[in-house]
Amino acid sequence: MMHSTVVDKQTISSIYQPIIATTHKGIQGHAMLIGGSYGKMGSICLSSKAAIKFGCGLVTAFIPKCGYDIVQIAVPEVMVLTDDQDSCISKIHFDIVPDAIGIGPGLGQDIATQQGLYKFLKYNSIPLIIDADALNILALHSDWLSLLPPKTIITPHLKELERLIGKWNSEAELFEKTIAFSKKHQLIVVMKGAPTYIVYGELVYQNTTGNAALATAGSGDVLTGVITSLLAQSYEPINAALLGVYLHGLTADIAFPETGYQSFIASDIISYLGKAYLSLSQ
Ligand SMILES: NC(=O)C1=CN([C@@H]2O[C@H](COP(=O)(O)OP(=O)(O)OC[C@H]3O[C@@H](n4cnc5c(N)ncnc54)[C@H](OP(=O)(O)O)[C@@H]3O)[C@@H](O)[C@H]2O)[C@@H](O)CC1
Ligand SMILES: Nc1ncnc2c1ncn2[C@@H]1O[C@H](COP(=O)(O)OP(=O)(O)O)[C@@H](O)[C@H]1O
Ligand SMILES: [Mg+2]
Repeated sequence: MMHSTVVDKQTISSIYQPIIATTHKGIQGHAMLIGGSYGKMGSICLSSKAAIKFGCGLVTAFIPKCGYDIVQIAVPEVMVLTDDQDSCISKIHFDIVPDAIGIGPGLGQDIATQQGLYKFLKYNSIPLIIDADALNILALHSDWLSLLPPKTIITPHLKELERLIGKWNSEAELFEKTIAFSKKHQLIVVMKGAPTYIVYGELVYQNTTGNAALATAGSGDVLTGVITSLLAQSYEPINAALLGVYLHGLTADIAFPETGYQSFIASDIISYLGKAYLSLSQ
C-alpha cells in the first residue's frame, strides 16, 4: 500500500527561509517564465506576476511577439523578451542567465513550438519546472524526457499526467505508475488535484491546503510561477514544490471567508500570497 507524508504547517515551517534584512534584488533570484501564444497571453501574465509576487528579485517573461504590449502593461514589474515569431514561440534564445525557468503555460503545441522546445531542452542546464503544453509536447515525444535535468519539477493535472504515463484502473495503479515515471526520469511530479500529491521516487507527499475555489482557469499557471520563483530563490527543488503547493492552496483557504468558492479567480491567488506567507510566522 502507498504511504504518504502529510505536508502541514509544521513541515512547511522547517522549509521556509525568511528574507535576510540586507538582501537586494540581485541576489533574490531571477526567474524566467516561457510561454504564451495568441489568445493565451493571460497565462504567462499570471505566471510571471505570481513569480515576482512570490519574492524573487527579477522576473523575465519569454513570449511570442504578439504578447509584448500585453505583458508589459499587465505586469510592469516583469521584463519581457520576445521570440522571432508573432503568434507562438519557435526559437528559445536569450543571453541572460536566470536561476530557474518555468516553461509551458499557454505555450500551445504548434510544430514550430515543438521544435523550439526540443532545441531548448538540448542545451538548457538551468533548473526547470515544466507545465501545461510543454508537458503535452513531451507526451507526444517521450524520448525527449531524457533531456530533462535531474530533479526537474513537472506539474501535470490528471489529464496531463495520463498523457504522460497512460491510463490507470485504480488509485494504487496511478501511484505505482507515477512513482515508476518519477524514478525512471528522476523527476519531481506535482500531481495536481484535490488534494495535490508530490511524488519524488518512492517519496509521496500529500498537501493539506486548498479547496474547490482553485477550480478556476489559470490557477495552475499561477502555481508554475510560484514554484519557479522559489526555485530561483535557491530552494531545493523538492522544497520549492512542497512550499509552493502548500502556500498556493493556503491562499484559497484564507480567501474563502471573504470570496466564497465561486468568485475566487486565479488573480486572487496572487493577491492573497502575502497573507499566506505572513501566516507562516503566526
Ligand atoms: N487565461 C489563459 O490564458 C489560460 C490559459 N490556459 C492554458 O491553456 C492551455 C490548455 O490547458 P488546459 O489545462 O485548459 O487544457 P488540457 O490540458 O487539454 O486540459 C483540459 C482537459 O483536461 C481535463 N482536465 C483538466 N483539468 C483536470 C483535472 N484537474 N483533473 C482531471 N482532468 C482535468 C479535462 O478533460 P475531461 O475531464 O473533460 O475529459 C479538460 O477538458 C495550457 O497551455 C494552459 O496553460 C489555461 O491555464 C486556462 C487559462
Ligand atoms: N477542487 C479542488 N480542490 C483543491 N485544489 C484544486 C481543485 N481544483 C483545482 N485545484 C488546483 O488548481 C490548480 C489547477 O491547475 P490547472 O488544471 O493546471 O489549471 P490551469 O491550467 O487552468 O491554470 C491545481 O493546483 C489544482 O490542484
Ligand atoms: Mg494547467
